[in-house]
Amino acid sequence: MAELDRQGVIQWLRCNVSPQRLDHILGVEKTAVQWAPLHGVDPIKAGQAGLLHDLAKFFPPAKLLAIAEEHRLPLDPILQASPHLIHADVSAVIASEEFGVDDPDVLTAIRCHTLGAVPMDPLACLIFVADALEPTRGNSLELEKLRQVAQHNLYQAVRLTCEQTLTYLIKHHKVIHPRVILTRNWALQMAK
Ligand SMILES: Nc1ncnc2c1ncn2[C@@H]1O[C@H](COP(=O)(O)OP(=O)(O)O)[C@@H](O)[C@H]1O
Repeated sequence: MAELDRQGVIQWLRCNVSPQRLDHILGVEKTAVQWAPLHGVDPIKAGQAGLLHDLAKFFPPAKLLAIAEEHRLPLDPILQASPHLIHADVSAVIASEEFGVDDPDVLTAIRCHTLGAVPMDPLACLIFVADALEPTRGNSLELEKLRQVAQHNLYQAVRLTCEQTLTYLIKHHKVIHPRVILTRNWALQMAK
């Protein structure tokens, strides 16, 4: 696994995301590194995936679609209508092209952090969950419950994260990309 220029990534992020988003990203990185040993995950890979997961978060829709087309990323009608949902896939492209990341596990974890996937390895599960519960997300009862669960059952934490996303999307009358439902059903089975 190639060494990552962490300070170079942070400099790049300062120019490409808001200060609040950078705090979130550093929170995901820190949480992922801290919790990796609890789940048998390599902390170096966890830290890299955490730091790189939102590289394309602030890219405008046209840029996201252009990069997706250039790299033949799989698009469907929901992703085409909501290009923001492909920021995860595009972040993996930037991680590879801009920062030379070639570890397939790290790139997969970055790709899966918004919608999940079936299946996901423990590294991808950890980043999916850390994105939802890192410290800047707050201290709601729901999040505290998720934090407790995530320390001993990563699959149950993935299920809860998917369910929280689904609840939010339904409450706000938003379109649901079905991959999060497939991820939720998979995590439900795995948590048994
Ligand atoms: N399955 C889904 N279908 C539609 N929208 C989704 C789905 N999952 C997440 N989203 C929305 O996509 C946006 C980005 O999600 P995410 O990457 O988790 O971002 P953030 O870090 O800002 O919470 C959020 O507004 C979220 O509500």
